[in-house]
Amino acid sequence: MVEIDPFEMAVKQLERAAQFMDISDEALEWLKRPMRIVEVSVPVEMDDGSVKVFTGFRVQHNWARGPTKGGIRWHPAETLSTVKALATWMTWKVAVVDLPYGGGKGGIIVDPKKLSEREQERLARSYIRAVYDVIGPWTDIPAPDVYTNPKIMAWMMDEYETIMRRKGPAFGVITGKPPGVGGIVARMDATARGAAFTIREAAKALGWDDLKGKTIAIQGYGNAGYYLHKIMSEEFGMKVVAVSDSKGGIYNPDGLPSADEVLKWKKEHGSVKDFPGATNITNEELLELEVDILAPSAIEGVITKDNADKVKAKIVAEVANGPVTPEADEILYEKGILQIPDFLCNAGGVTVSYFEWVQNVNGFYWTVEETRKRLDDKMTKAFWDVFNTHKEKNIHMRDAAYVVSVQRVYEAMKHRGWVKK
Ligand SMILES: NC(=O)C1=CN([C@@H]2O[C@H](COP(=O)(O)OP(=O)(O)OC[C@H]3O[C@@H](n4cnc5c(N)ncnc54)[C@H](OP(=O)(O)O)[C@@H]3O)[C@@H](O)[C@H]2O)C=CC1
Ligand SMILES: O=C(O)CCC(=O)C(=O)O
Repeated sequence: MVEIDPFEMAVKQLERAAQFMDISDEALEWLKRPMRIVEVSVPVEMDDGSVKVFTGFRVQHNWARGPTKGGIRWHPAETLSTVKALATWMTWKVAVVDLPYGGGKGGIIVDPKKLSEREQERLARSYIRAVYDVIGPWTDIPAPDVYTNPKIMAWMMDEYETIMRRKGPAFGVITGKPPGVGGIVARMDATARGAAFTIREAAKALGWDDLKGKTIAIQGYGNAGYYLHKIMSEEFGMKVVAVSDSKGGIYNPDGLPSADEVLKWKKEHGSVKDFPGATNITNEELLELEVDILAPSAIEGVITKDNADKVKAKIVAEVANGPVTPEADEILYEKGILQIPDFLCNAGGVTVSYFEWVQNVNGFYWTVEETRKRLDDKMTKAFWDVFNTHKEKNIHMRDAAYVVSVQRVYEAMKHRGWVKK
């Protein structure tokens, strides 16, 4: 678990990174606050005829570089602070990969597992009726996030089109849609693929010849973790020795079988645990394995001051948002471990979302191969922008990522005349 309030942590990270760059106090003060915070009531007629009112948020942190962009989370423990922090982090994420966007995030306090599919559809449509006038293809472009998915994005896009009495071009109001209604196939594995490209570049930075036969442990077996297993083993020849989910993990020092076999087992048995030919391990043990690369790809706050010293990997690829606490950052840095910070490592998802939006607003669609090549170009450049800054300034990779991103946003604010110095 994160040790401090998420938005407080986002502000602290920014203040820390500001020491390493030339930024005015007035710009810094501005960047510490979201530019727009919207809180709405989201009424839903339940299947039994009663009406329940949920609380929804949409936060737009900064739009100096373009329309804001970021997912919509449906979570029972959602808070405004979390949405504000995630919107802020989105500003840095889209800037590090140099997308023409600002950062946004949305959320509804709800446990979607307790809603029927019809109630979920009414919730999605009601949320859009509440926020339609602050979103739009050139204003703020949501996407899926925790507990939302392409089906929900399609309902939201449809509701927006209906309200705006527009067709076609309104595809660009939301990304992560199913293929056939403006979505693109390459979004499914985009986060893992983007992370894979940064891992490949990090290996080069350490002077490794390639990734063949190198070992990796992956925490989390959802969208990010499963596809990371698949891509690293099938396309990069890595030995995936451990994976886990919320119930625990599995380990085989000779390498696990294919991602599809492990996924099949998980679907049939509810967890990766007890996979034949592997040893069961805990999530804590997975983080401490003797591996070349560790990829926390599940939840935040798993590497803390209590276990950072036990991490043996040479590269920590932060596929999840916020898996390493600030105190653990210091420890890993002192141990000489190369961290690929979260908003760089997992930026592949929003990058392919951007490609989806570009295709939607132009009405011209690319092949999967073209999309992946463009993703590779974006992620590779972003990695070296950050790595070179880390080397030149002799600072932590996270601070370097902040320097690259914040500088870009600051420049845009100056060009617009929003700040005078
Ligand atoms: N998907 C994307 O495009 C993006 C994802 N991210 C980040 O990546 C991370 C994972 O996202 P995603 O894969 O989409 O999420 P999913 O919901 O698809 O999967 C999450 C996985 O994490 C596991 N998990 C949950 N709690 C724990 C725990 N306490 N210990 C170990 N594993 C746990 C879940 O286990 P179980 O299967 O048992 O439920 C599941 O396998 C998140 O931090 C997310 O914010 C960031 C950018 C984009
Ligand atoms: O795909 C998107 O636009 C949003 C992704 C997102 O919310 C994230 O990267 O955290």
